[in-house]
Amino acid sequence: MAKKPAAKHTDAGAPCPIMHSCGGCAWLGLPYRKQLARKHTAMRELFEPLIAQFDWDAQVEPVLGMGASRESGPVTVADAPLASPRALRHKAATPFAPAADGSVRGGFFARGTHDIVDCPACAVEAPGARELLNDVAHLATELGIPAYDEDRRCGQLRYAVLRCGWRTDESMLTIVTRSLEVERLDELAHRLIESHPELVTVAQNVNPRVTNAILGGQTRILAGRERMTDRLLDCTFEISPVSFYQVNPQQTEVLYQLAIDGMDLAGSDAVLDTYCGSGTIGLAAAAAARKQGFDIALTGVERNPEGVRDAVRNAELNDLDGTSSFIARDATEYMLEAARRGDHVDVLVMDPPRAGSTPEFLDASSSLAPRRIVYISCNPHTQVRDLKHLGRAGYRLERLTPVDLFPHTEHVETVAVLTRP
Ligand SMILES: C[S@@+](CC[C@H](N)C(=O)[O-])C[C@H]1O[C@@H](n2cnc3c(N)ncnc32)[C@H](O)[C@@H]1O
Repeated sequence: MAKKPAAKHTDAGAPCPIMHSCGGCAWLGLPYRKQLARKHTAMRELFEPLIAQFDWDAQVEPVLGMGASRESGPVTVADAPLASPRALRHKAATPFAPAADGSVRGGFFARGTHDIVDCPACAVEAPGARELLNDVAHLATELGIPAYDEDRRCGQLRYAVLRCGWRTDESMLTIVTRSLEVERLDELAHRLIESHPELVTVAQNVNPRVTNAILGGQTRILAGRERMTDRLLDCTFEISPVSFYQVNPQQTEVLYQLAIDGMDLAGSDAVLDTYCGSGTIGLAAAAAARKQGFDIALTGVERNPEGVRDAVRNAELNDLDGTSSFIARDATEYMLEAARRGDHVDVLVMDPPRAGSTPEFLDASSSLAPRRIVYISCNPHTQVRDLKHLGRAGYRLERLTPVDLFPHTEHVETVAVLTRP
């Protein structure tokens, strides 16, 4: 497939010079209040027929948007600031491609294509993130490390993914290459750490497949530590290069606090945190319970073994290892076994990927009969489908709160709290 010439136009007058060519922030030109109102309408249209079908008392609450500053809490449409949120994405990524002169180009894929649009700076990413990613391209060019050529399937550098701490100044870079052995890659990693002291980890991930997925299956540390550290809701979390960690940490605290409130925990509750990533939601809940003077018994289930290793480490870091355990397992398989064993679960937390959960998981959940189910979702369409399943099993929706984790896009995160009658 021949490559089209790279998009060159700038968007004069738009709030970002590459807004239309990049397409990452399609709503950037829309005042923030209007964004929140539009999301609320979309969520009402989606959830209200379900609420009516089961005659639930719940309402679709206003979308919790980003405050004007980090320290001001979430806002709803009535009090949304006029200034639209910036510097909110703490995960930034760039694809690489070879330029005509052999140098390495980075930036964004133009909307709907694999053409690279240059990006000198990005206002929605954490300060300095884009500059660092651009530096990877410059240094790779200087060291003669070739970018991956999608058409010819040769070259090495495919992507770089940067994660920046929110309550720490640490950041972690993962460089994705086509193969494991890449000449001068170690030198690139060490040079980056020297020139960017905030970088505590530079990792290599190897993705030899012809695919749109960024990450492959093999990861190793090139320079620095195994994990970076961040803090959320007074907990310390260590995150390794390929574990899941939410991209907008300011709103993650809002999201997690809603989830914790929805759990309505009591002493010695058995809490099962499924699709738990690095254990962040369950551990934040366990820490909140301890602050109130009691412990919960936490079990976390996650498919990614790196995530589970992080979760075990995070339990130790927060002095919660005595009351928690984490299992590397497919969530549905785990739930089916738990239902066969007749495990006791008071509160079930589920935070599946965009595809949502499975009918088998949901059937097993209702046979475990937790008092409460807190369902966090980044895809309300699959959440509606799954809530219908739980509604047929007799669960009632108590609260449905959308949270704006992704300003300037149509995406919404939602927290649903269900109770057993
Ligand atoms: C949306 S993330 C949530 C992670 C975590 N709750 C958090 O807030 O950071 C979904 C997680 O589910 C995991 N996952 C995806 N499919 C899974 C499955 N079938 N079984 C268990 N975990 C799965 C992913 O690896 C990812 O860590």
